Amino acid sequence: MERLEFLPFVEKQDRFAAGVFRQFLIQEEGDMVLIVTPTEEYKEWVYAYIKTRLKDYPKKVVVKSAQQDQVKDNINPRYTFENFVVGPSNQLAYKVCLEVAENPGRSFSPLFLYGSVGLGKTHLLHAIGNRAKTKGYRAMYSSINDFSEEMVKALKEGKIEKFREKYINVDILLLDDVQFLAGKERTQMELFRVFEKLQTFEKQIVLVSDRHPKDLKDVPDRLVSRFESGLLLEIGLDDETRISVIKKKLMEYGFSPEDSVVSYVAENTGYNVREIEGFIRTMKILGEVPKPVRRDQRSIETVVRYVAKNFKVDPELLRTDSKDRKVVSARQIAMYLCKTLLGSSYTEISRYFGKKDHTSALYAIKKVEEKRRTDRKFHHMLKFLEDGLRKHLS
Ligand SMILES: Nc1ncnc2c1ncn2[C@@H]1O[C@H](COP(=O)(O)OP(=O)(O)OP(=O)(O)O)[C@@H](O)[C@H]1O
Repeated sequence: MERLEFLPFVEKQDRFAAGVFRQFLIQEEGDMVLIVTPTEEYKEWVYAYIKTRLKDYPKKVVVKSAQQDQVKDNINPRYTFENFVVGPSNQLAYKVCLEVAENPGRSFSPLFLYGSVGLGKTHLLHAIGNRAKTKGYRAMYSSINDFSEEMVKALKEGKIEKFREKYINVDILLLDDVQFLAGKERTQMELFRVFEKLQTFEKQIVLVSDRHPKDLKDVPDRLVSRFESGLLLEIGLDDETRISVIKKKLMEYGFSPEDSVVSYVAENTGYNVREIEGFIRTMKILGEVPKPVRRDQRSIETVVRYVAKNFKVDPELLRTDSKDRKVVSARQIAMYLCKTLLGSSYTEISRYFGKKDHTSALYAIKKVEEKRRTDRKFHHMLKFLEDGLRKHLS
């Protein structure tokens, strides 16, 4: 009804113009009219028209173009629920993500997914976004590093309000790599704000991290407790799912998933889908089944002996529970190099070093990865060991 107030006014003086205005979304509230045009060009035209021909109109007219309002949602159409392989270790996460995409903000907000590298966490985030968009929800994906960079830029340009608005103006916020919040105080503050707003409006938040919220470093308790306030789910990769993933990826790359090829890939890769994909891609590029990576007991021993020698510790100590600082460092680095140079699986590495399950190797390798990212001296030391070891292993 209200819409007619503006249009009849235009109609009275210019029927042609009224016909054009009818194509736009017109909202009247109190003494204000909002007109949303499909393009910037139309917006310019409306502005000019109002200035020249509607000077006498008694209400304030605000004109926006839908183009101007369009924000990049960063959702990758490649990652969907349809092409996600489901098995015992990820089916709960899969089901919950599907529910969240269909009914955001209802049952599981915030949803916090965590798990090791390359297990499909990012894939599920995008899948939520893609599905939610088909249902008409506004979803947005961002990694913490991008969120942080964008915030710094907005602060510099005096556009922080616009930045906040963008992240609050969604039905589903999908945030990746939450572990990178460590020590970023301003980013933590802004995220806290966004978080509180979205929670107040009962919007959906999905967070992904390589570790449990309690294991996040340098993140204040008030954020950690928010992260823990909804549903926490760990995502893994069990043997059965891993084999299904290998079969699916082989088919995607045009290989037939024969048992011999599947076990060839299984033997030469670890529990990381990105690594599995990389291995199959290499097979495709080479046009043949490549030579297995040398990863027998002997090569693990070579790595251990080499690292122990450099640290001037007895190699046997690396396979014990010794808590000596030097031994612990050498052990963690040897585990890391078994992973990166030999491609050994976490289970294999843990087993060799006499640990109960794969999480010991996982934890050690994560620690080295993190230190390598932040400590240049440490990075150079690893590089030196890698170069030396490559010669020994070839
Ligand atoms: N269950 C799965 N089914 C199909 N593809 C998968 C599955 N899990 C992972 N992938 C694929 O493996 C690759 C790595 O997955 P993704 O980036 O989602 O891992 P991640 O858990 O987010 O790891 P990171 O912490 O390193 O970012 C992607 O190409 C993804 O599509």
